[in-house]
Amino acid sequence: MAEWYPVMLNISEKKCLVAGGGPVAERKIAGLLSAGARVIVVSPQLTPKLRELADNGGILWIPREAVDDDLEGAALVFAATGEPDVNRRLAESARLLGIPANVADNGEAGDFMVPAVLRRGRFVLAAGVSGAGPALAARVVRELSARYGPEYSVYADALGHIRRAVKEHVADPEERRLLLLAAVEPDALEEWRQAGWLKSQPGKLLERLRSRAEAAKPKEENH
Ligand SMILES: C[C@@]1(CC(=O)O)c2cc3[nH]c(cc4nc(cc5[nH]c(cc(n2)[C@H]1CCC(=O)O)[C@@](C)(CC(=O)O)[C@@H]5CCC(=O)O)C(CC(=O)O)=C4CCC(=O)O)c(CCC(=O)O)c3CC(=O)O
Ligand SMILES: NC(=O)C1=CN([C@@H]2O[C@H](COP(=O)(O)OP(=O)(O)OC[C@H]3O[C@@H](n4cnc5c(N)ncnc54)[C@H](O)[C@@H]3O)[C@@H](O)[C@H]2O)C=CC1
Repeated sequence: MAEWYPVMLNISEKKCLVAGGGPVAERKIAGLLSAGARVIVVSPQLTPKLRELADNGGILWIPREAVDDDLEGAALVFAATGEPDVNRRLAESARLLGIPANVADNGEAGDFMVPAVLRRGRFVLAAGVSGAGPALAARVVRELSARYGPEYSVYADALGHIRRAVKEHVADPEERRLLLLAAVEPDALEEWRQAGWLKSQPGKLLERLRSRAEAAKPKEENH
């Protein structure tokens, strides 16, 4: 059995082809749109929500059955029709073209599986069970959504800024590492969230980080 390798893909503005327009395609498309993909759906029918998206120009709908030519120029393919044979054929054709394909009715037959996802801006949590039972991944992510709330989006933005400042002002990689480890402690993240001075005072920021890194150092043992 395959072991699956997790990655975060940049699909912004890239063409993603979805074959099928049912509830499963609808869920995959929601994730694709969150990541800024250009979604093309080929399907004789659409769910009402997908129909609305097509009417608003959020996705491009080609109202017919999927054919191999639809694959041209796609970065990713989602074979999510209700017809297993069609899904398999599309995935095989995609493989010949070097395009990674997801097979909705038979995950193992595809090149990638879609995990359950919690998105908080730049902070993204994904859980997968390699096809063993996606309900488990969905449940775990539901639980984590209470633990990692919308504040994590703010934390991630602040950390991005802090990391740029540290890279700019601290030459030693080991010191950079210690400062950035100290920067992600829960109370530190809360400090950055409330620090109106964060972007305007790099000197103060480095001072606070050094003091936090110092406090985090393991105490010398007494013999
Ligand atoms: C292999 C995979 C291929 C792929 O799509 O990438 C696949 C395949 C199949 N799913 C099926 C069923 C269900 N899928 C869900 C839900 C999700 N399924 C997702 C991913 C994946 N599903 C990939 C594996 C990922 C992994 O294992 O980690 C999630 C995580 C992501 C997403 O789809 O966006 C999303 C949760 C989103 C969320 O809520 O957070 C539920 C729960 C529900 O409906 O409430 C059920 C009913 C319960 C059950 O059956 O377990 C069936 C059987 C259909 C049948 O009965 O015939 C197949 C086909 C088969 O297994 O053969
Ligand atoms: N991966 C997952 O998370 C899950 C996968 N599934 C499987 O995914 C598949 C799709 O599920 P649903 O959306 O619920 O099915 P559905 O039957 O509601 O929708 C199928 C869609 O495919 C379209 N379609 C049919 N033949 C087509 C063709 N030749 N070309 C293009 N489009 C075509 C239909 O018009 C319809 O829009 C099923 O095979 C199901 O077993 C089901 C549940 C979860």
